[in-house]
Amino acid sequence: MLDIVLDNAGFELYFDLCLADLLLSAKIVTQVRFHPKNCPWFVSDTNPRDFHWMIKVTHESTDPSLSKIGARWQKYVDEGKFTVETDEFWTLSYEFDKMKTAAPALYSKLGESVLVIFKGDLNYRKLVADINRPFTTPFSEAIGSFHPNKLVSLRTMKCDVAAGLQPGQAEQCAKITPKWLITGEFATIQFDQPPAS
Ligand SMILES: O=P(O)(O)OC[C@@]1(O)O[C@H](CO)[C@@H](O)[C@@H]1O
Repeated sequence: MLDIVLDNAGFELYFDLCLADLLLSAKIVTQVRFHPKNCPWFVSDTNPRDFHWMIKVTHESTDPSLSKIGARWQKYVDEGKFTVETDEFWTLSYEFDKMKTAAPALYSKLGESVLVIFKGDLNYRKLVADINRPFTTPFSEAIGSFHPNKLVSLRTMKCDVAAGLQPGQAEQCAKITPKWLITGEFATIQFDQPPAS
């Protein structure tokens, strides 16, 4: 099982489904559990209705290739290979460091899979608690005590927090464009695993 904590609906969600499809088809995972939000937190967030709508319109597309993909995704839903679960925690005002106490069932659930993928800038901000630390703060330190499982954050930089950069990287980016933190021209892929006990 793989967990994907979703960000935006629309085109981004389409590619999240493509990624999940690829990992299932390549037999890297046998099930993907998607975590949309109960309601849009920042306007464009995926909610369960968007998820099912995306599969439906892809399936009903007049383009035969798209329709074939949509049919496969619907089959994955019917077979329980794609599942959707919501939790009110995702739209509460907590950073993820608080999940262990505020939503213990969700925290343990995220520990059941092989990996948790966190999509997007908003999830990144909740991972690092929106605190403006030095950009070279290790990612594993910035996420505090939030270590439910191996996790990966995929983020296009849209706000002025960052962690886990190499010394000099921020300065290098600033030379390219002074607003490097917020323009979305830069992106990070960051990994963490729970400390060995
Ligand atoms: O790719 P986008 O949609 O521009 O930004 C991604 C996102 O997570 O970042 C913002 C929070 O910083 C949210 O508005 C948005 O959903």
